[in-house]
Amino acid sequence: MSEPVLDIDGLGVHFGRRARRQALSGATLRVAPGEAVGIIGESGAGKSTLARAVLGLAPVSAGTVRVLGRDVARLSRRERREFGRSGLVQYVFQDPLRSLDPDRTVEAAVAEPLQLQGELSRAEIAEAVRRQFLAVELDESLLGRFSAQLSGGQRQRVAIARALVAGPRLLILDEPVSALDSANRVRILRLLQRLRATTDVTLLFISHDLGSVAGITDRTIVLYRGRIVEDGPTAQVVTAPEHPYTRLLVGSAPTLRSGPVDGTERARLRAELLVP
Ligand SMILES: Nc1ncnc2c1ncn2[C@@H]1O[C@H](COP(=O)(O)OP(=O)(O)OP(=O)(O)O)[C@@H](O)[C@H]1O
Repeated sequence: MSEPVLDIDGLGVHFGRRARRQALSGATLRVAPGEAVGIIGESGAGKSTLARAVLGLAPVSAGTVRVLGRDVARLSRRERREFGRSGLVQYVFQDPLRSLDPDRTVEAAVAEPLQLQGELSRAEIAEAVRRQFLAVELDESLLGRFSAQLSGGQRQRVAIARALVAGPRLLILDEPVSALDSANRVRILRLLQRLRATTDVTLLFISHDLGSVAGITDRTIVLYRGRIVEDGPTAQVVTAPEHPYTRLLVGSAPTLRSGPVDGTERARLRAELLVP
């Protein structure tokens, strides 16, 4: 097998005074080049902490996180800066305003990763930005706008264009459609499907909604209270979930439900999970 893009081994992350609050425990995950992995879990399960650990931004208390062969929790400042500049790992947030500077045009925002890479001329960057705009179905006439002048769906497409323009190997999408209305949600999910069909970028798609990741990912992991409780092909997780939490999730997603989870079954699963 070629070198994994992501190789997480026994990862533990703790927060708080004397590191008492355990956000992740014993997480082990290998992601091969070109794989698209969904990370599912309820609020507080540890999804964003896992993503932050991949970016080298979480207080790792146990285990290792290797991204494209680099031990990201142990990079020097210089190595971290260089890794950031390379643009090899990109992140798309739920709220695109977090990645877009309100005082710069969206053209400047999308150009920035290419400027940081420092490999292309100004004219080449302008052309690459234009092409990336079209690839995410944004009209060129929007290039000179500021993010506040765009709709939520347009802004998220700008954030995706910015994340893709420098040719990342790993793209982390953290709840990318949760804040959008259903028409824009469908549009972004289609865009991600096309991205999968036309590039070999590796995807980590974080969501609390199994339905959103089901059409995009080959594999799904389920986090529950800081632990990976399920890891398998998405089709299998959706049709034959093993962990009680995953069974509850599948049972409450009308588009995924293979068989009805009635009130009695739901109560039984909740009791198994000790959910109040
Ligand atoms: N910076 C922090 N300081 C203290 N505790 C934190 C910090 N970041 C996360 N946590 C805690 O770690 C646990 C996991 O949080 P995390 O944000 O990873 O969950 P999540 O699955 O992404 O949830 P959500 O869907 O609500 O974003 C939670 O108990 C959270 O309160």
